[in-house]
Amino acid sequence: MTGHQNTSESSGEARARSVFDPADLLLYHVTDGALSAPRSVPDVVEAAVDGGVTMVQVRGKDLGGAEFLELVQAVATRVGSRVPVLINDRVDVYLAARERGLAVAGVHVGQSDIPVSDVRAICGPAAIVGLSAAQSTEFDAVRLLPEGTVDYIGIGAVHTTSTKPDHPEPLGIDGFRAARAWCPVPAVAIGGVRVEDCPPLLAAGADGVAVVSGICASSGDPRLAATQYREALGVGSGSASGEGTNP
Ligand SMILES: Cc1ncc(COP(=O)(O)OP(=O)(O)O)c(N)n1
Ligand SMILES: Cc1nc(C(=O)O)sc1CCOP(=O)(O)O
Ligand SMILES: [Mg+2]
Repeated sequence: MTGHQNTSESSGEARARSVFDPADLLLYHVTDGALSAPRSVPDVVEAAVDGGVTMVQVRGKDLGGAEFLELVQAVATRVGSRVPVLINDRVDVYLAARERGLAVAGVHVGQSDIPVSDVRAICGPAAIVGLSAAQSTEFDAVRLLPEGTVDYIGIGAVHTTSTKPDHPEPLGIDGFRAARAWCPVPAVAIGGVRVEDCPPLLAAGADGVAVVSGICASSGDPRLAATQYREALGVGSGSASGEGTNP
């Protein structure tokens, strides 16, 4: 990873503001336990990072807090400082992980989760905070927040996807372009994003793509899948060096 900085190891101490690097959004893997089976999520994540994934979000909608924290610990331990590891929805799990000294970088929330201003207040200035949005009114709401509240936005769904049955109305590439044009912060495209979507999404202004099934689906090889996405994103093969500053 290239940009996240943090001067403190304990959640109770003052921290420097994260220098969030939008380049970390380029190939963002969001985990899914069911789709990864029979492999474990940490195994899939490790292979995906080896293949060049630049950011990871641990998402476990069906897990209780204790189980989710254990999963976060397993993933964060495997990833180390190579790329930022974010937590889906659960600010409490982020805080618990930080208290355990784990290298977790932030939280991603949606429109019906804990409000993003509260997430920023709870997690502090060093955390990476992501928000889902697709409507102009949602982007306008971000504009009204203090600068630095939201580091990036996940804009979706690009295409319909069975990974998230309750996803918003698909935008298509043209809809993504229009949303991106109105979005005031860096943005990643999510929802049914396949390898062939990467060039048009970059041309439409995406800072990167967020991918679940395209990387972890059991029929494929997560490392190979990541390299194929990278090639389509114009960066070729390569993975994080292990010398990152996360977090
Ligand atoms: C990068 C990214 N973008 C969007 C989402 C969706 O978040 P949300 O709308 O809160 O839905 P759930 O993922 O919580 O079901 C995301 N997770 N990541
Ligand atoms: C987690 C998530 N959020 C979405 C949104 O539109 O906000 S779509 C989605 C799932 C994306 O999975 P896949 O890459 O397998 O299509
Ligand atoms: Mg959510």
